[in-house]
Amino acid sequence: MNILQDLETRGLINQVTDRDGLQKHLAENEVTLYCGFDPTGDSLHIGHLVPITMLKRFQKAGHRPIALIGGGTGMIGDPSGRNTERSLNESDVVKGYSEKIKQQIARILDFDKGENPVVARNNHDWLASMTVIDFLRDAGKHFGINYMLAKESVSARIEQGISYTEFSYMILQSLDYMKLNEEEGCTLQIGGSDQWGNITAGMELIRRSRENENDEINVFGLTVPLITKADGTKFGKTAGGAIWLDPEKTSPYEFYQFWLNTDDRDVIKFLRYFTFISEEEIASLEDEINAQPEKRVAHKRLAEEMTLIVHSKEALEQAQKISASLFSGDIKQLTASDIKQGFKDVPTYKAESKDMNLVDLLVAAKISPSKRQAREDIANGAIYLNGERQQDVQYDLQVDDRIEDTFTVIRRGKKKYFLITF
Ligand SMILES: N[C@@H](Cc1ccc(O)cc1)C(=O)O
Repeated sequence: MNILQDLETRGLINQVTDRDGLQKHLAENEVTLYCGFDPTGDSLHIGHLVPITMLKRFQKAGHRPIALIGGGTGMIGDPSGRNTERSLNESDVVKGYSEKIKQQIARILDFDKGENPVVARNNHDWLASMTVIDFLRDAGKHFGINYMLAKESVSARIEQGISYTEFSYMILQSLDYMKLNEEEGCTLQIGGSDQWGNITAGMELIRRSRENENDEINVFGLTVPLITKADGTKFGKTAGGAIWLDPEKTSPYEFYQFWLNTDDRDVIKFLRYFTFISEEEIASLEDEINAQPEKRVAHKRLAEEMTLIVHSKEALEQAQKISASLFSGDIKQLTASDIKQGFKDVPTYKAESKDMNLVDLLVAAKISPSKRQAREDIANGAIYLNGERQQDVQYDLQVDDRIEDTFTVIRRGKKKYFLITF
């Protein structure tokens, strides 16, 4: 199967320019393609995973991907898909963000490895040194105002307002495509669904600036779909905020749990969108969830693959260990670092002293509503300290001094956890 058919089967193509021409182009050449990522924050999030893994898919099919870090465009701000003007970041901030996101992409794509390696470029290298005279003469002349006004990213903002800065953004992205076309022979740009306007603007610039050449100019654009969820809520957002690729912002355990909790109606679709698992295997996972939905085989496989792609084998093992312990209630094997990850969203109470009476603690930490209820909970065997049931109503706390973090995990009933710190 050729790469475009594979992408179509997976539902990964939103729009493509000259589909048949591109199919032929890909069949006959080792194609250099690129996707740009603007450093608008200190981490990428899971919304960026489809374009990133898309570069990998093309690489696996023998093509040559470029991950472009928008160190220059990140200083300006893409209006695409946004209804308000962005605030500008200082250049050292953008530089710091660029480094971080470059490393995150490198983790997933292994720059410079293998026969047709993924390479990284940074558009700061050519955009920052361009003079305003060159910009207006060489690029600006090819952009009609009507053409620019008709772009969705601009027309959608006419009422709200848009600065000349953001209005000009499409010219910068077009210059990137032209630059990479000239220097690297890049003939395909891919991006999110909101990038169609910028991508086609770049194709237009390449054509116009080479109008006098006799050769046929073959450049293409392709966008991936916006990820939608069956329940209609926004993909990638949870009550706790976005799911980040940075393990300091979203721990591998949280990341793993996010995918594990995928809606049953979305899980097969997400396996196609995000993983490299073959269509045959996905079909058999689909059969398995139809036969034994309670086993959640497909969800587990999705969570596993994604944690491996974005983090590491070690991170996956830790996430699985924490998940299994919290599920069974037996947390004796967990280290301080495991507990930090696994109990981030659990209600936490700072105890006044290290030798509190259990009944007093349950009330103070609002685990039980009253002393009477607390005694009943203990006597009934509903209270577990660090995974062990405690049925003595007279019990005084004994603190677990694992590593430098001191804590006690209290479980009430089957799955309600509380973290006591001192
Ligand atoms: N404009 C893209 C990022 C990008 C930057 C430069 C490019 O040449 C291409 C893409 C975005 O906001 O997602």
